[in-house]
Amino acid sequence: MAKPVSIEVWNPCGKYRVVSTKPMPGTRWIDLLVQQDCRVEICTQKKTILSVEDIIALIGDKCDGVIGQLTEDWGETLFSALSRAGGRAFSNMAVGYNNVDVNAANKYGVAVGNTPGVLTETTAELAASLSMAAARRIVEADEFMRAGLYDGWLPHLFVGNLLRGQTVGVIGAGRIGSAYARMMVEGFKMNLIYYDLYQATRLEKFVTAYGQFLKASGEQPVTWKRAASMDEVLREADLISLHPVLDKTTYHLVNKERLSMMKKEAILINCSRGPVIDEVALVAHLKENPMFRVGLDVFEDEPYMKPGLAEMKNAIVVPHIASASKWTREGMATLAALNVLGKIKGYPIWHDPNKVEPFLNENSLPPAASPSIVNAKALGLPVSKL
Ligand SMILES: NC(=O)c1ccc[n+]([C@@H]2O[C@H](COP(=O)([O-])OP(=O)(O)OC[C@H]3O[C@@H](n4cnc5c(N)ncnc54)[C@H](O)[C@@H]3O)[C@@H](O)[C@H]2O)c1
Ligand SMILES: O=C(O)[C@H](O)CO
Repeated sequence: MAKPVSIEVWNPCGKYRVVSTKPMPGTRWIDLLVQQDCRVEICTQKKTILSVEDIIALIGDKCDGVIGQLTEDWGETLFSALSRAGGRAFSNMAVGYNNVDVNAANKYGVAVGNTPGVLTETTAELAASLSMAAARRIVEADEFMRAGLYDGWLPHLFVGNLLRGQTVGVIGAGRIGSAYARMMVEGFKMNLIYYDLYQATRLEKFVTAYGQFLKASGEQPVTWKRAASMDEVLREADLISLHPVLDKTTYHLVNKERLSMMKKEAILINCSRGPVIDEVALVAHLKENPMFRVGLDVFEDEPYMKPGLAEMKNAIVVPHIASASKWTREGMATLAALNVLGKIKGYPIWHDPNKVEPFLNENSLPPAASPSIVNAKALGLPVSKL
């Protein structure tokens, strides 16, 4: 039997009951729900990851929609509980939804929302930060200073990698992968090689135009290549960043064999999902190749690290903070709330989840639509003509 969970209530007399499994940044998301006659209940339990039982207790007997988190296991049990409580709307406060069993949601007629776009640049900036920190060994050097070990400039002290003119490899050149690629190409004049199931036409056009601009300015132009296989990227790139979705095709995409294809002094960045890398194989590879470096925002058994990773000087590890800028997190909360609200109110689905700016403008009312529902087609939900 689950213990009762502590909650904070807004607009107790609201007609629709919307539950958020966590307090979320900002207040706009609460205001928007309250203005549309929602009673908002926010779980304030001091427990980072809620169990399925905790969430069932939160859903209770009557619940119109839930805003949940990527740490929660949204499968058959939760969707049937939500459906029994009359709910037809759920949104992750995240763009990734590998924690959600969409087939189970379909079975119970529950719309599943996510939060694309608002976190693209913020996440790409963290990947770029990890790239630079790994290339120039910033964390190791910081620890060295704080330990009082610095006793004067030395020619060999913390020598790292120059990025300019090197090749950046991107696996998964969707929204975030493309934004990251642009940052590295434009900021460091790196050449690009990418692998994706689809052609990244806009990215290719950008690199071509930037290359022409550099050439016209008398500088070495940058180049791009769409690789026929992921292995080609791993062999050729000096810096590789992973940005695919996590699904059956990307689980352990980077394994022992693929790590061995990479250059000995390559840098590997992961801001996608932990299981995209076989972390045990990675620890072994880091041990055998001290000049190989990684920057990780995500981990295979989050929140835990595989044994040995924390001791590796050639690994930079941060706690899943890639989307953690104030504007982005407030925007994610807004999109998640509007996904749920839209379904409750019977609004259509926004026509383009890559263009969610109208929902984020604090000076105007958001469109009467759900910004991004991933199973809209499966549920036959109408699309906005706006
Ligand atoms: N660390 C974080 O805090 C953080 C923040 C945001 C997103 N993410 C993760 O990043 C992922 C990508 O987000 P996005 O908005 O760029 O999504 P997106 O859908 O725009 O991009 C994902 C890309 O991966 C490609 N892809 C799918 N399977 C592939 C495969 N087998 N090989 C190569 N490419 C493949 C897709 O074609 C697509 O272009 C999310 O699903 C999420 O898991 C993590
Ligand atoms: O998928 C996501 O959105 C992230 O992991 C958290 O921002």
